Amino acid sequence: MMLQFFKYHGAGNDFIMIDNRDQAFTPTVQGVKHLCDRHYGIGADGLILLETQNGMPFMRYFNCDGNESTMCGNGGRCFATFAKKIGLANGLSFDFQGIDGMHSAIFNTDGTVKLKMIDVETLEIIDDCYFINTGSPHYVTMVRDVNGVDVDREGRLIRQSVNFNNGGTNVNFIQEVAPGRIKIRTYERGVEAETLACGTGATASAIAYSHYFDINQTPIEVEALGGLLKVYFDQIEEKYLNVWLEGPAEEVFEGKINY
Ligand SMILES: N[C@@H](CCC[C@H](N)C(=O)O)C(=O)O
Repeated sequence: MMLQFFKYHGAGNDFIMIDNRDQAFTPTVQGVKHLCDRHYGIGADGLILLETQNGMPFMRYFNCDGNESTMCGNGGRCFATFAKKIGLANGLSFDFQGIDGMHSAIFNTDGTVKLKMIDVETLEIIDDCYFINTGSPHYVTMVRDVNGVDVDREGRLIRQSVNFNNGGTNVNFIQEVAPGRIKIRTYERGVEAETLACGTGATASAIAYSHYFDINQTPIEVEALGGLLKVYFDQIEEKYLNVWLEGPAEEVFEGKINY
């Protein structure tokens, strides 16, 4: 079968996007892995299907290891941009369902997209590090020199060290570079390597940073290798509500591939 696909990126975190409202595409672990392969396929950190559930647009996310996973923040912003392209969204905003619940996206005039993320009501603190669920599970650790971290090696060690509620975890290394601004590097679960950015990771890291340094003013600016993300929230006691992730979400190319 010839499969029509679109390729997007959100701050360098890249995704294959497929309109699967007709259910013509049946994802398999091997199939998704092949499409995401950077040598034999299209190449991407993950694959996103646009489907319909209870009459609403539904985002299904797969990591490049072929497995279906939890929420992807950068992917969600790209999903909204794609929905606008194919006429499902008006020019201002778009609501859709993800695996973690409803999301709203706002299209900014400069082309960036702001995505509402789930509320964060619990922070798990493990020896000065944080374990936070922002739609996907994230371990966040503060370091003195984020550029000096061997993310693939150290990220994998942390990823494999504890079972993190049976689901495993993504791992983020962050460093404050100015008040309200952090630099981040992320080891992604399901990619099993460092990616250029991770939206749910940036969100978890901004919250961990704000909790650790007792900073209540947002946005927290998050410098990822692939671009700048901004995280907004209201802190009410130990809860983080009205959480938004903002940043670039761009189409790169489209094409057809034999599947
Ligand atoms: N890149 C994503 C996170 C995607 C999911 C992650 N790999 C996982 O399995 O938890 C993002 O932008 O949030």
